[in-house]
Amino acid sequence: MAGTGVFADVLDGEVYKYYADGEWRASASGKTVAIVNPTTRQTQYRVQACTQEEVNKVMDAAKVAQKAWARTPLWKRAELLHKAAAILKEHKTPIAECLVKEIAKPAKDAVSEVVRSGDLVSYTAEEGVRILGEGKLLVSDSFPGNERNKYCLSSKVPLGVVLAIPPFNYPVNLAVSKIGPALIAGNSLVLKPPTQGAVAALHMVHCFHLAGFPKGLISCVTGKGSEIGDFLTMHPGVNCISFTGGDTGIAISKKAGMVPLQMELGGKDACIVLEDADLDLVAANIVKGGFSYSGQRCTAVKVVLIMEAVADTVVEKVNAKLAKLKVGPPEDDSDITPVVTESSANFIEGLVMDAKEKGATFCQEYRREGNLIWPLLLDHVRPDMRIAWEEPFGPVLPVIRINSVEEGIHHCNASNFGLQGCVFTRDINKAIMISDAMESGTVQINSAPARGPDHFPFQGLKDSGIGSQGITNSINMMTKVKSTVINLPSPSYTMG
Ligand SMILES: NC(=O)C1=CN([C@@H]2O[C@H](COP(=O)(O)OP(=O)(O)OC[C@H]3O[C@@H](n4cnc5c(N)ncnc54)[C@H](OP(=O)(O)O)[C@@H]3O)[C@@H](O)[C@H]2O)C=CC1
Ligand SMILES: O=C(O)[C@H](O)COP(=O)(O)O
Repeated sequence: MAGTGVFADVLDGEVYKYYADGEWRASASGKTVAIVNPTTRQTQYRVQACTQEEVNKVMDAAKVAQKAWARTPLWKRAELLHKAAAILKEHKTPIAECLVKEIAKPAKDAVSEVVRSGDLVSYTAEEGVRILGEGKLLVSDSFPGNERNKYCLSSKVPLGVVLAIPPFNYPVNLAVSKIGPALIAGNSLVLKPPTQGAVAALHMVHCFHLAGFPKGLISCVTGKGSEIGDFLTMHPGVNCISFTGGDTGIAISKKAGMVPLQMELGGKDACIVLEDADLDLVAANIVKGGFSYSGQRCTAVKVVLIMEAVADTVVEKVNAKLAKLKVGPPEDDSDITPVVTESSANFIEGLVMDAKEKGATFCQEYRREGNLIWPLLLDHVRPDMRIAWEEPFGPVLPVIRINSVEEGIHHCNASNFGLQGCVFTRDINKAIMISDAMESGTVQINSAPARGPDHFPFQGLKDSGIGSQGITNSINMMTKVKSTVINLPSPSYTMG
């Protein structure tokens, strides 16, 4: 159970502590932040509202710990990460319980998130050993005007203190996707978890604590992003920011200092369906892609652009599948569960009402109880409707009928987002050409968008992000190249 057994140290009465200098602590602020259960809409947990002074101390400790960690052999760093991964997987049940209560993640998916996170950490340890163990040797005579009298040795060195800010929808997995790469590369790590999801994240951090990482190397400060976010992201002690979330990331990019940024932001992932597609496959992927975790995935299918000739058939198949989805609480492992907050539900409802006023066809009756919104397919959506462009982050999916592939590509590329997209066709040549034409970080052929497997590159264009994630890319991003040049008194050539 959450907050008990090995996790008892994390809890202080009814409030979860924050983690600094290798210890669980109560904030001197005396203030707490409530985490509201999306299903019951009652306060489920409370976390500390950390002060600026506490953030300063965490940054100081992170700086000191990083210096020693950077000198810790790579294999030892990897060993500790493997240990943390095993502990995380061992304690998947209480951590998953937090995900169910804090973010209404369906019970089975909550367990999968924790297991996937353990696997991600282990893979990161292995990948780090491989890629950080290699450097480059350059010789000078490849550049005009030079003889071979300079040898340049370059390798990757850590950046320093990495600030990690994940979103509510994967508070564990999108935290470790930043923590793992930062640590294996020799950085220290300060985590600011999302408020909804903070308790799951604190439990995950405790698994790193139990693994025996040095004091101060990992810290976790809690509090509302709107209150301590700016102080953290603009803190002079931060050497790199890895953020996943919404438009907040755009604001952070404008305020942050001269530090490397990794930003994974929103998306409006388009699903383009051609006449020759396998329509059963299309319907299955629209339902899985658009409605799993109630559409609260940045990689969810967020607009279907379908050729008119096959639209009726696909809409009918999708509706038949939607009718079978289980709607209800996450504890029952329902397919559709309450969305994360009331304001999120209100926002989704606003998009639905706008589409209604402008004449979209409702394939199901719109139904909402509290934060629970029943799955809804909106057909005959037109570009003048907000839902054609905005990301609902909920179980509501617009269908736009198109008469040419170009029309679909045009709609996709007119979006300010460019995270992922997908195309369904049996013609691989057409699929490749459409993929090349779509302005998005990844295009899936004959499957719904997805970030995983976690070692694949994952990136967004335009307002969807800066840089690229995925295990290898994140390790590289959290390092910089350091060169040492050996200057010989006279040119030297091998073999004669
Ligand atoms: N591309 C991707 O990989 C993903 C993108 N997303 C996008 O994220 C959005 C939904 O996630 P959500 O969590 O609501 O996103 P938000 O941008 O609201 O929050 C993300 C994180 O930022 C924190 N935060 C809030 N304000 C600040 C601030 N001023 N400075 C620093 N940090 C701050 C939040 O903390 P707090 O909770 O305390 O406010 C949270 O930890 C959607 O737009 C979705 O598309 C989501 C997942 C993945
Ligand atoms: O946060 C998100 O929504 C993701 O990064 C998507 O991950 P997924 O494709 O594995 O669900």
